[in-house]
Amino acid sequence: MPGPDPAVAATRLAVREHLSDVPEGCVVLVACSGGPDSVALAAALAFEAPRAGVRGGAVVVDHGLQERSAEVADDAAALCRELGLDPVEVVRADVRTSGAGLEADARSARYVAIEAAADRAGAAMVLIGHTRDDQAEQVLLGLSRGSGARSLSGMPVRRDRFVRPLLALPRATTLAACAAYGIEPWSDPHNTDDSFRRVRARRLLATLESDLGPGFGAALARSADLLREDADYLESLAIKARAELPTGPGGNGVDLDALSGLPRAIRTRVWRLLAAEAGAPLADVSAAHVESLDALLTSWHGQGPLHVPGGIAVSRTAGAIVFSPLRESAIA
Ligand SMILES: Nc1ncnc2c1ncn2[C@@H]1O[C@H](COP(=O)(O)OP(=O)(O)OP(=O)(O)O)[C@@H](O)[C@H]1O
Repeated sequence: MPGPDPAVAATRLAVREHLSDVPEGCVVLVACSGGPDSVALAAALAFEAPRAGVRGGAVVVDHGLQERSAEVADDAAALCRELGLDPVEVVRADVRTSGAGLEADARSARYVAIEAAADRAGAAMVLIGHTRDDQAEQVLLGLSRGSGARSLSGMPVRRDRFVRPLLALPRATTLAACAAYGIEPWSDPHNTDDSFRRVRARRLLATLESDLGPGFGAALARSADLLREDADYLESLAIKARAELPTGPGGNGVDLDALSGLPRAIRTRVWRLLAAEAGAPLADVSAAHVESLDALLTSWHGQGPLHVPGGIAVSRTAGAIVFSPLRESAIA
């Protein structure tokens, strides 16, 4: 008997490798949009879950942003059930405008909805369908913003219970797997909407691949892996440096000279650690915030106190850098 189609086999192997980490009898969900990547992933999970002794289910998010979104979500859920996944839940995301852009707002709402569904199902793991092409696009977008190693390292294979088994596979593999199953996945109209930066990055990547060679996307994804190792190591050094920073004169804040003496690659990370300790939500502390904090050391001209997200003021005093709640410093 011939084995499965090579693309199907590749997606199944990718899922199998992660299911071996899941205790028997636990639930593993796939986050399925109905698009080719997550459909190929759903089919692979449906095949592998019983073999690994786990229960494969799905969660489909209806963002409510397109006219037919409820229908698209129901179709994706029906497909997941046909594949044999159980439980399958459709959840409505609560997309709130934050000023970060529609794509980012939809993503945040999606992850909140998926987390809640995963809690309800008692899921040990949630599979996400990002591929190597998504990773390459992410790196390209990071380059367009002038990002550092952490952002250029793209998406990790695993964070908490979220896992991206297809991250090393090209999108061509998921498309081929869907074709081999005889499934016609949903084609998101947003994926051809040029007003989204990601869509333009995807098109640019195709041009770069044709001009510089078909390995260009894979090379970007490889750079992301290398940069992640570097960023992880620098972060571990920054944690150590923070722990060793003495307090400023009179026990206030952190010692100015010790902080100034750190290499910049460590110092920028220490600034983020200090902001987090003071209660700033790290996701909201931008590179621009870190730059202006660092200027308290590198181009001091009496500026401040500076404000960082979370209602925190940062001041340079004689010999120290002090983080304090905004109201207190406004009174002071
Ligand atoms: N509406 C949704 N419901 C559930 N999961 C989703 C949804 N949208 C995206 N995801 C998850 O996030 C991953 C990446 O999202 P992205 O928007 O890049 O995918 P897509 O183009 O909509 O579809 P796909 O990645 O499935 O081809 C998806 O593979 C899927 O795992």
